[in-house]
Amino acid sequence: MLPAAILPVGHPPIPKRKVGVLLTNLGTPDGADTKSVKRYLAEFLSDRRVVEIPPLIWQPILRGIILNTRPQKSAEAYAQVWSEDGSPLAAITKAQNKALQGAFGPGVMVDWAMRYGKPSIPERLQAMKDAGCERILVAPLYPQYCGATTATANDKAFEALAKMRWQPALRTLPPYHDDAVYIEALATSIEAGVAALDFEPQAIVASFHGMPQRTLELGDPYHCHCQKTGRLLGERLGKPLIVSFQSRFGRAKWLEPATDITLEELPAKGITKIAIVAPGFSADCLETLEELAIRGRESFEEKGGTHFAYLPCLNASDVGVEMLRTLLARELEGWVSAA
Ligand SMILES: C=CC1=C(C)c2cc3[nH]c(cc4nc(cc5[nH]c(cc1n2)c(C)c5CCC(=O)O)C(CCC(=O)O)=C4C)c(C)c3C=C
Ligand SMILES: [Fe+2]
Ligand SMILES: [Fe+2]
Repeated sequence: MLPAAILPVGHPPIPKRKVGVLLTNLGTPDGADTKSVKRYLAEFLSDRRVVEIPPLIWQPILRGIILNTRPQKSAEAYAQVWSEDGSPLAAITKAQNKALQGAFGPGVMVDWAMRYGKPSIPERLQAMKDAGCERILVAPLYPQYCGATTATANDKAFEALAKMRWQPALRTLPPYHDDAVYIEALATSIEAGVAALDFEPQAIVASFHGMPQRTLELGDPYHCHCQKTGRLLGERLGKPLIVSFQSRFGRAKWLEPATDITLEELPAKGITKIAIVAPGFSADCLETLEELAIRGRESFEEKGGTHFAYLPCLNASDVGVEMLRTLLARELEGWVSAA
């Protein structure tokens, strides 16, 4: 803060100039109860980047059917993975933020926010600006670009800036699906995970969050980004991975092959020992801990699978944080000298 004595009377306080990094992820309910999940799903599923059906048609379906059925089922699923620190997604994003404090020097403030729920992107951007951040790197933590994740997070940030008299300059973290630093971090983490198992997997399944098939046809690069990550990771590990897509939502056709069906079919093909990873998630969450590690295991074992291991996401591991530090430092070039 500049000393008040050198500012003319009535002049607003001027904080010391800083650079900001805002880590963002999807968002998660405040609690594993039906009411909190309903509030979260109402916001999430009203985003027109997520459900591209015209609101006049979609909102009655959402309010009349989905929000009266899904929250209870989803709350039961959340309850199975809820931790002492709350939702795993929030707890891990918070831990990533903590691990990156001071990583880019004293003049760089690192913070975190969620696209849906709290802490919100507008609230944290305003706090950063108030603290003196005149340049902010918004970092949606999605390795693969997707309109329903990366773009909507960036939209929210720009929407917040639209309301500011004095806007900070903004940069956004590009997708890093084929970045050597990301592939190496994944490979290192997978190799360590596999080495710690008491069995040798016959195959590694790489499960990415699904998307409607239509988004691929309309030009969203998400599918290609996932496939490229899978290919590069397989090349680095020295054996091809089985790429699949999980978490189908609604009646439209989604990207294939579906993870649940893939897991059910593997034992009949003689593959009874597998490790499964989720390279598209920068933090473990409901979709990995419940859908893959619990339900995925059940599907696989019911069909004759004998050995199943879910390997965690990069999360706030040393290798994961070092990867984020490297990617973010690169994007801060020209803004921060000693990053
Ligand atoms: C990592 C990328 C993600 C993409 C792409 C994505 C697309 C997408 N998701 C839904 C619907 C739901 N997703 C839900 C949870 C969820 N999704 C992601 C990530 C991606 N989603 C994460 C990280 C999470 C976990 C949040 C957590 O709290 O742990 C849910 C909520 C849970 C449930 O009720 O099943 C829904 C619903 C759509 C429709 C979509 C693309 C069109
Ligand atoms: Fe999702
Ligand atoms: Fe593709």
